[in-house]
Amino acid sequence: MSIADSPAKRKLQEQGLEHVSGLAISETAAWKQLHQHVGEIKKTHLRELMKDEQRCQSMIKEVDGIVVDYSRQRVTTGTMEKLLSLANEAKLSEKIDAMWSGKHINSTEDRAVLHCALRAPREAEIFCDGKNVVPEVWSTLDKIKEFSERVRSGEWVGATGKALTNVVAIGIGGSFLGPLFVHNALETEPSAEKLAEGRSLRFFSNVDPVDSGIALKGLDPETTLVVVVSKTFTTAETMLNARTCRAWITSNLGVDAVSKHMIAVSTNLELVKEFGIDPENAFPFWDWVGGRYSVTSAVGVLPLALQYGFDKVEEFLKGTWSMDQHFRNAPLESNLPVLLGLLSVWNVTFLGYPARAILPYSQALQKLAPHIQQVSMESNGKGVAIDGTPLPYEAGEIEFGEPGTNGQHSFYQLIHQGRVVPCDFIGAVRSQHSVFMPGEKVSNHDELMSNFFAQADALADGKTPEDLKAEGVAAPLIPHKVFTGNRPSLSILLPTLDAFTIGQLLSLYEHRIAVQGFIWNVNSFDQWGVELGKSLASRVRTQLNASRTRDAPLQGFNYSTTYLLTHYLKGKTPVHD
Ligand SMILES: O=P(O)(O)OC[C@H]1O[C@H](O)[C@H](O)[C@@H](O)[C@@H]1O
Repeated sequence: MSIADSPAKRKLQEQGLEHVSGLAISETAAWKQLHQHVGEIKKTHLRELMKDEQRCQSMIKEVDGIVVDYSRQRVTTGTMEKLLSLANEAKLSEKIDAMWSGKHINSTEDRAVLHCALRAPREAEIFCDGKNVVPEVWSTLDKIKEFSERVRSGEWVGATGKALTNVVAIGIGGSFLGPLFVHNALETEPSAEKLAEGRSLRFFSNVDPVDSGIALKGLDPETTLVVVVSKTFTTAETMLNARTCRAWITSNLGVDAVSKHMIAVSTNLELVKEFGIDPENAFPFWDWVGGRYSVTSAVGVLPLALQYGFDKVEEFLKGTWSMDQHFRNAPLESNLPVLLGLLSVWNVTFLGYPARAILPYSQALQKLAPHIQQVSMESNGKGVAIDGTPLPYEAGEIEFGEPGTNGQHSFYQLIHQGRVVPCDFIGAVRSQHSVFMPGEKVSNHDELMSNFFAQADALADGKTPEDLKAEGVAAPLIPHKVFTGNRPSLSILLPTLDAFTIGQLLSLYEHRIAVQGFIWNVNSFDQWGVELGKSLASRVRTQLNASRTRDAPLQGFNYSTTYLLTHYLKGKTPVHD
């Protein structure tokens, strides 16, 4: 079949979205100019670029209290102009409009991409297939508010009449990482901490039996509410974990206890019912919400509202919406997600830096990197354009990270003297917890932030052999102590870390990643790459069952897998192990 006839392309044409398919972005003048421009940039050093104060001033933006400084990127004002021309050639504004207007831009799944509607105020109107979806969003939010208040007040009790103070949220991937990130970030925020007093929220994601041990350790089923979170309600790991928890509840409290102790979040309410969860206690979301973009749906809102109360979670939603509005309305040249997305494309595709380190100088943001890792790598880790043609350039970014200062004592060596890894430094002006001890030079937060400021300059400026010589460093050691510098980074400074700013930060990253995908011309909203492993695991599962129960010989595997499976099967006693 020719590309022109492909079903994905036809879907795009039906939607009036021809411009997102088949656009040979790498053939455009803007793309070629950027390639040529790489040579000019290679002649510059950040040490010099940072001396140009006008340049730096033009690269520091403040939006709604958040300061973003991209002056330490390997760009000139000319580079930024060229990147904005690329955005125009890629029809970025039209693609953003298409997303907001509910067009089925996820063409391979024939779905709209409307996670922004999840945080829209009640009176907003956002349409999908001719219907305003905001009322149904709010009907679920109202249901969550009412339910979470009943649980938190002790009006809703478990099967033995005890209040449910512990919540275990079962889910994996998008049904886990976002809620975990937000929970971690709120856990130490003083007002949220107070609201969560006497309550606990745990996550149970991995199908590893060790994780069930950790998730349920020390919990009393009489006071525990289990939330099964799964968009599809078919994910093998989640469903086995849900059955494990159901068995834990029924063996302790009887079969009837399930309706009091298990609730669900899903787009598949039929399967929720089949599982035995009362449909009254199921909280819907919709196929226009991608899993990794679902933290602002019931996926995140329900467990977080149980822990912190709905009003606190609403502040988080308002934060996301405020950045959504900026993304929707600000001109491209001052639009933070757009600028950051373009800079990532510049780093990955033009400068050839495939990775990005996410380095929050905030322990509360310890799960930001794992969450963004999924949002980014599942969204943009693609090998073909949206119309199915192979990409003639590298797309997608390898994301990793740890909170500073811990990362400094771990992998920063490579970042300073080994490979070039563009870094996102994230810090807050005010800490969630201030500690200042008399006699110390600075507060503990100032100590932390001294590193936030210093690291960016160390990467940009480096240290020359001349500097070292002047310091009297012995000649043989000089090459080992040189820092080449010229390593790009980005500084994001939040006013503080609370529910609202956590929302802003999340939305900033979500849209930045979408912008990257729009420029690279990939479908950032499907994830076919996770399917093959799943189906092969299912073959292995069938084989393991047959071998253990009927001693069936291994069949249909290559030499290596047969060897490994034989070794595995020999190593333990049948079935129950
Ligand atoms: O929410 P679920 O349907 O259980 O899906 C959980 C996860 O599974 C898949 O493997 C996808 O790659 C993820 O995007 C998704 O979030």
